[in-house]
Amino acid sequence: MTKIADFLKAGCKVTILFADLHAYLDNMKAPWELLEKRAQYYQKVIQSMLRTLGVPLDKLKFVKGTDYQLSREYTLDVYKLSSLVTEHDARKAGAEVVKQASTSLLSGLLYPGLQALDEEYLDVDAQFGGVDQRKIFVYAEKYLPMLGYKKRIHLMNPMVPGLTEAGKMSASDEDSKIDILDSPESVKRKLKKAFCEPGNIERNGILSFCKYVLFPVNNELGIERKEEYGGNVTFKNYDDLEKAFEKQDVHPGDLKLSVQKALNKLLEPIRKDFEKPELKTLIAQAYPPPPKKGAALEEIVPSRLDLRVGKIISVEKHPDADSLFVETVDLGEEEPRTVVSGLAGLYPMEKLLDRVAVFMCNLKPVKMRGVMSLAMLMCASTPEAVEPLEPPSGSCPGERVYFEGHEEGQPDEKLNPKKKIWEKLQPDLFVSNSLVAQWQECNMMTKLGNVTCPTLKKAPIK
Ligand SMILES: N[C@@H](Cc1ccc(O)cc1)C(=O)O
Repeated sequence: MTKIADFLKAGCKVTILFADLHAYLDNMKAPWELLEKRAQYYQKVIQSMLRTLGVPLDKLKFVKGTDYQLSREYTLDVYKLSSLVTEHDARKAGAEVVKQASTSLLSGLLYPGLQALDEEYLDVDAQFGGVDQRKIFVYAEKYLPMLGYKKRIHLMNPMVPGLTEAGKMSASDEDSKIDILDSPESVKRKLKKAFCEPGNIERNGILSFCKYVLFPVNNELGIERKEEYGGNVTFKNYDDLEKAFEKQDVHPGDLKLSVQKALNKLLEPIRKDFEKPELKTLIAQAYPPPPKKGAALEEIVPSRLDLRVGKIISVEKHPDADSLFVETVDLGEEEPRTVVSGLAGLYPMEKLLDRVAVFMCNLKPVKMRGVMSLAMLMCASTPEAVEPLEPPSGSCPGERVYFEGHEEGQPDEKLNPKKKIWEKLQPDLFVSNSLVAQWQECNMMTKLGNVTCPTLKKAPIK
């Protein structure tokens, strides 16, 4: 914000983009329904911050990505770009910005291209962002000219480290950052807890905050010290403060206290603005409390299981256990997974090879006699016999397996072993009289039809 204030002070026209479509493309970080309210919220916060900094707002405008990114022209340019850019380049460009999972989503690969096109469609001369954006900026400079558009100037701000020892600010770690609307008490508490070792100027979120915010805004920072430690001082620039901190002339406790005071003073007028009833309503709408999320998480529904079709591409005997097989299973992922099953002596090894079966993929990996098992082969079993469940014919590795009537929910990333989700669901899993696998009489299925078991009617599934 202080840099944007500089631009406005210098007479630049500034456009702030609420990149709502991007927020969604980046692993659906923000739900669609809330994006509109969040954009409104941020607009109010930004205006309030800039007013606090005393800059003129007449050259400032706000635009939402989806206001123009869904137009015919823009869409066509996205397709044009996608026929110029390789997957490799797109992945590299987004590496620092877009969440990259082992199997990346197409949305994340589109992301940098859309950011490049924004420069053209917002009709700007320059784009400003954190240094984490640099690879996307380089990408934009390379590809916009290929579409016949001019390349833009890129301006970058350093990243301010977070307040915790981990170093990064993270939306999910409250203590890693101070929210613009945090109460004075919360500011105090977070600063008190913040990582700030005597004499250590590395990874020090508080010092960085002085450097990039407090000095640019106030041009000085006063520190209160007891007489015995040298008494009160006022630093006129950041470098002097840093040196004094490094020499331990300024102690973390004293630094924290003065930053707390300066910061709370800066935030006070913004907090005041947000006492207005209409802004309070806006906050409630943009950030609804999440109790439902917790409740939904605890719900024992079979959609929490990550069941998938897998193809067994190799089977061998476990080197150290007579009752175990070690399988390699293609689950439609980049790499096959190793799966250990207790089927030796119960089911012939040859019949497993090349077989398509159902695997549970989100149990905590377990080491079985020294071999890590990364999924579980789903079988029907009676005291006399065991049979792997059979997906409909024509099923391919990776295909989702779900229960009828429960197709909506998302599986947990990893089932928390302490919550015993699988243990609670398992007693309701049986093979029906018509040999269909079921949970509480809901059929287990894929898009091609029911998952079945060859012969074991009424057998439990595990
Ligand atoms: N990539 C930016 C967001 C952004 C999206 C689209 C743009 O055109 C510009 C910026 C970020 O990480 O926050």
